[in-house]
Amino acid sequence: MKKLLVTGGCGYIGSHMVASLQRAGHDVVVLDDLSSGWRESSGGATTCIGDVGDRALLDELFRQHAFDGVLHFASLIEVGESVDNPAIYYRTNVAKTLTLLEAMIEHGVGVLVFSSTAAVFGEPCRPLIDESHPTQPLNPYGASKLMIERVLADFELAHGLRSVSLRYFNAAGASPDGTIGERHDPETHLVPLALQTAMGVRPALKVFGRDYPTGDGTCIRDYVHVCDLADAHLLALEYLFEGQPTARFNLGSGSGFSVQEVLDSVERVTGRRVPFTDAPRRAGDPARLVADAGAAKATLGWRPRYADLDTIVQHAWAWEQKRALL
Ligand SMILES: NC(=O)c1ccc[n+]([C@@H]2O[C@H](COP(=O)([O-])OP(=O)(O)OC[C@H]3O[C@@H](n4cnc5c(N)ncnc54)[C@H](O)[C@@H]3O)[C@@H](O)[C@H]2O)c1
Ligand SMILES: O=c1ccn([C@@H]2O[C@H](COP(=O)(O)OP(=O)(O)O[C@H]3O[C@H](CO)[C@H](O)[C@H](O)[C@H]3O)[C@@H](O)[C@H]2O)c(=O)[nH]1
Repeated sequence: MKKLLVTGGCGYIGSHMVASLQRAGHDVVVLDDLSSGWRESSGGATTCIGDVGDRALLDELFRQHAFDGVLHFASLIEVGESVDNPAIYYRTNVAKTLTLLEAMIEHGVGVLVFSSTAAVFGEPCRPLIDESHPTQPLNPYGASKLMIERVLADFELAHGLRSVSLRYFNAAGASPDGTIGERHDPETHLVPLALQTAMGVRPALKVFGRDYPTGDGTCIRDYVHVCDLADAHLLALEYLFEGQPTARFNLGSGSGFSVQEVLDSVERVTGRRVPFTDAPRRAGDPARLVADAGAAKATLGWRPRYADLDTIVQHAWAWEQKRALL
């Protein structure tokens, strides 16, 4: 059993992580400023409401709790917003993360799992993206995550802080028991938007671009179940607690689905139509992003449990129906 700090534990992926860590018997403390999270999402975990860039608060937390490690999810996450307002992305995702890392060093906490993203790669130059793929982010969001990956390599050399950066592709789905799920406001992600459109909460889904060089002309993404992401974090912690060195892993199912295929899946699962309109391309969207997660499988022993798209959509649908009643 380890004592772990989870920043952003009231958010979408962080809340699934908290549940998963608790099921595995770990002692979890959450730090979240509720800028996009929900207090109730961290379940029964001790939850401190505050900013991950608040050094005095971090010092107090690290003095109160003898943490064995940190899982750092707290971040701004919208690509489009990062293009319009880069400063807040570099401040929150880079400067505040540096504050957290300095506090970890100061208080002798030497293990970190960091939420990185497929957006570090930019425009892909081959069909499947493995860890050796060039990193040329197209937007400040991806750049901010790549900067921290670099900082983490430097911190291992300078301070012995060991970390695993996990580059998630498109997180989707919800806890199979329907208790937690995706709850962004505003929502920008395809799966919840399509489900809310099927429900009639939204009039029509905008399909951003039908002129991509893909089979049906819509963008292809790799949707990875949020609980499979949580599993990968548990394995990354084991890896680090075994004393292994800093590493980066791509996390995706390895299968690409087009926007149209996601809409078809939503119609199959819900039994309802998803009205849509064709809209222009969204700035910064590569045509196709699909992971080669071979390294996470070989090194961490990661085995995604919910790789099937309809299963991911089913779990998200159960959550959306519950959420509508909240
Ligand atoms: N959702 C995806 O598809 C996806 C893909 C790749 C990477 N990621 C990364 O995964 C992580 C979690 O993403 P998510 O979808 O769960 O986002 P989210 O917005 O649901 O969760 C982020 C959480 O961090 C908190 N937070 C933000 N700034 C904070 C601050 N300064 N101090 C304390 N708490 C703060 C928010 O209140 C929220 O609860 C992020 O780092 C994101 O970049 C997400
Ligand atoms: O209303 C919508 C919303 C999305 N899309 C399309 O659906 C696909 C998926 O879009 P999402 O917004 O759901 O996800 P992104 O691929 O843009 O981004 C996600 O994955 C990225 C990594 O690839 C980043 O990490 C980012 O934080 C995370 O949200 C894209 O082709 C997008 O153009 C639509 O057509 N209509």
